[in-house]
Amino acid sequence: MGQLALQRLPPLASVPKRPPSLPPPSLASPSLACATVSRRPLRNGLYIARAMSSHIVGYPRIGPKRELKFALESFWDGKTGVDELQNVAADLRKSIWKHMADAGIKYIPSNTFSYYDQMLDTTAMLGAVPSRYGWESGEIGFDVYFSMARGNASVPAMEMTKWFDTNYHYIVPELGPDVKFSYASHKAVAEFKEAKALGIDTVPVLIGPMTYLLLSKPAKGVENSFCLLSLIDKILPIYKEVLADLKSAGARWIQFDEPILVMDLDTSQLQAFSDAYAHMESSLAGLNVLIATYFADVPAEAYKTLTSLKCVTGFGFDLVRGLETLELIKVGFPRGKLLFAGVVDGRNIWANDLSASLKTLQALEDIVGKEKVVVSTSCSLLHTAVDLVNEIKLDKELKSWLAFAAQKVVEVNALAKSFSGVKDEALFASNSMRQASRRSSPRVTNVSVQQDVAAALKKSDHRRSTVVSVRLQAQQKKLNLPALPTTTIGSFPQTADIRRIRREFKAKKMSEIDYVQAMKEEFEKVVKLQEELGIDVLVHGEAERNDMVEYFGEQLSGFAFTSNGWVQSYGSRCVKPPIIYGDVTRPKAMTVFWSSMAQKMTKRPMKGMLTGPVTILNWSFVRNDQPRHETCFQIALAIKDEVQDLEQAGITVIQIDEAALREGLPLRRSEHEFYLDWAVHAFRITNFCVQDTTQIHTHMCYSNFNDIIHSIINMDADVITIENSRSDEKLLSVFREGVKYGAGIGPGVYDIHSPRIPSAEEIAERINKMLAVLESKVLWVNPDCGLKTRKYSEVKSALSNMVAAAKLIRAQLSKS
Ligand SMILES: Nc1nc2c(c(=O)[nH]1)N[C@@H](CNc1ccc(C(=O)N[C@@H](CCC(=O)N[C@@H](CCC(=O)N[C@@H](CCC(=O)O)C(=O)O)C(=O)O)C(=O)O)cc1)CN2
Ligand code: MET
Ligand SMILES: [Zn+2]
Repeated sequence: MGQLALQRLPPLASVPKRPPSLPPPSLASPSLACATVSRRPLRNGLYIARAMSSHIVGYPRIGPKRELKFALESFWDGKTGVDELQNVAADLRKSIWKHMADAGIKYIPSNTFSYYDQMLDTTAMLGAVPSRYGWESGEIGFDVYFSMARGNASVPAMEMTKWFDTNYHYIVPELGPDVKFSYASHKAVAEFKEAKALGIDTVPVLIGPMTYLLLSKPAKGVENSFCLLSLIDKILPIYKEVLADLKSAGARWIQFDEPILVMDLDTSQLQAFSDAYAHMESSLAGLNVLIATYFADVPAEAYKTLTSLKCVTGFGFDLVRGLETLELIKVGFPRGKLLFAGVVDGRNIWANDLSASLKTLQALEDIVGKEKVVVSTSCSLLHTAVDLVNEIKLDKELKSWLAFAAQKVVEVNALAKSFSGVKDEALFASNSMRQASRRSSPRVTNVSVQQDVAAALKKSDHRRSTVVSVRLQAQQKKLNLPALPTTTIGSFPQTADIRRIRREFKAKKMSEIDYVQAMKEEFEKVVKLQEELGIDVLVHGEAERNDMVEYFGEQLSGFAFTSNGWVQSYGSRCVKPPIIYGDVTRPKAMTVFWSSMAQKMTKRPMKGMLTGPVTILNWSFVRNDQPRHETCFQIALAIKDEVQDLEQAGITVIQIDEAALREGLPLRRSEHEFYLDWAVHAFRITNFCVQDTTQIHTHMCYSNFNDIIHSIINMDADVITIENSRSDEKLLSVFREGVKYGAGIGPGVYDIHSPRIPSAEEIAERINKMLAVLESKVLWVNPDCGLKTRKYSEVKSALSNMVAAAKLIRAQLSKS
């Protein structure tokens, strides 16, 4: 990684010298043709604001063709300098702002751009840099910023975790009593000024102080004794400085994102929320204040607290996922305040049902008053794909059902326009025609699939007939593994060469024979490496897969996939979620050919590698015309057929990844049980039918399991490998508290998200910590997650140290 001469780099917030040049995203979409949007000419270099109420919570920053990803990676590799990176970033910001201004959006956000993550930006703004990164004062620069995000040669990265129930990851702030806060990144005001210089008046967006603190973790040493909210008095003065700065730069609005309000906050947390905003009141004077919530319903108590705030001008709600909030609004909304109504779905790619939204908006207008409703997105558009216009290969009919971020901006505006009495009848007519075509399409509904699911579900709750302890014995007889067996999670480095081969084959520039041969050679390399390293249960390395979800989506019917529908997952890493539009079937076996090929290369067990139904569901864009669990059961039955085919082909260890099971947990506690019930059931459907001697593994890469450990036990897998190392072994605490786990378990022994190579001693120490709470006979040794994002040089050293550590502890065990 680029630990180049970083000291001389400019601060994050500095603006590049060169005028940006990227063209704005296209306003054209099949559902909202260009003709409906007049591009407003510049007058004296300024855009003319239209008197209509429309707002966007936030916008994707990765770029329509992942421009930011490539600029970042090239910078990290030391191939390009900071100017190039900043120029790409400024180009993106400009094109986004212009797009929104051109579309007619009234409240355009700024400071929603980020070089890595918006929580990390807030950490930088507050100067809350953990001391190990060696920063003391002054404006935070790229060196410190990227060290916190990615680690550097001597210091590991900060923890990264899921942002609410999305596939986006944020960098977790580490806060303790000793943190000295200071205003150390002026990015928010710099972006505001940058937009202003382009003639665009924006709403600067900050993560609110309560969401920031409640998503932080106590620093090392004070884990169990520190109340994060006790820091509120220390961070508010910094927020006040930022507000003063923004005001003097001419800001008229401020948006605080407080999605934490959708969680189940207790009375004291809600009180702290009121106090915090009351405390900022004097600094907020002269500004219009929007508090945006999103991702779920705001619970009744929180709604009361929020809407009682005096210093707030408007409240934002997710009205796609928050149907109960809609009811709360109907019962009471503070007089004279603005309601930012999030009716356009920021989490999905379906075109908005404009007439339905209009009805909602009209009902809201009757409650809160004319001109008090602002049409908005349900959350930031960060979680949807960027621009449909780049999907030239997508089937025309299907495309007509979709809207990505660029098109959603236009939808918001179209709704606002008709809401103000200027309804574009032609647009609404064509929208409802497309909604109808989707509803009645034979591609969406497959009666026989629906019947199969109904019949399969009637029979049982799909449990294996033997208990896990008996199964493990039968498996050990067959597999004959050493104590603390070593394995990896599945993928090996996705080299440029592998990507090129896949790309050429996809583009029909390479024959199938050559492709299979190239893959075979790749598998052989990976198998040989694992044998040399002394790993016990092997993997084929997943070279044939672009992504663990997309790959299956491409082979199942009822799924469509895009060319450029990228969504940021963390930092520069993106995913291209498949689109589930119809009932799901498996036309033919998906992995048997490759897994059998790989198994033939070795005498050691080769894991068959599948993605589980819950993960496929949670990492796809899901149809919104039937409940999620119904779609999930359809996928489960397809994966079950695959498991049976693998078993038939002689594969004795099958891993079914459920990486996203935890992240799909609903944000509100009241909904947990129902979700866990069907999610765990769907997993069991995939493998209840295998023989005792077939070992079922599952993998999860989210360490916060303590609250769902019983559901994990209920999945009844033979072995589970779990991410563990980047979160200070939080996972182990559940076993410390006495939960019995009888199946095999491999808490990750090192972090694969960072290029840093762990030493054998360090890994051995981790294994010893595990042995303090888990019996040696159930313990497996493996990394946190797949290795696809790493380089071979890193993987070889890290795995070699991992095997050495396992051997060391085995020797220790055999002596005792
Ligand atoms: N869906 C999903 N979610 C997940 C994970 C995951 O693995 N999958 N892992 C966790 C962490 N998140 C991650 C997300 C992405 C990546 C990752 O490595 N993504 C790759 C892209 C993966 C991909 O699909 N790549 C395509 C490449 C497509 C492409 O752009 N190819 C060419 C350009 C295309 C062309 O020339 O035609 C290029 O790379 O330049 C492929 O390998 O086939 C990246 O951003 O770099 C890793 C972890 C949590 N969530
Ligand atoms: C995000 S979980 C990854 C699991 C997958 N088998 C891999 O190793 O890449
Ligand atoms: Zn994982």
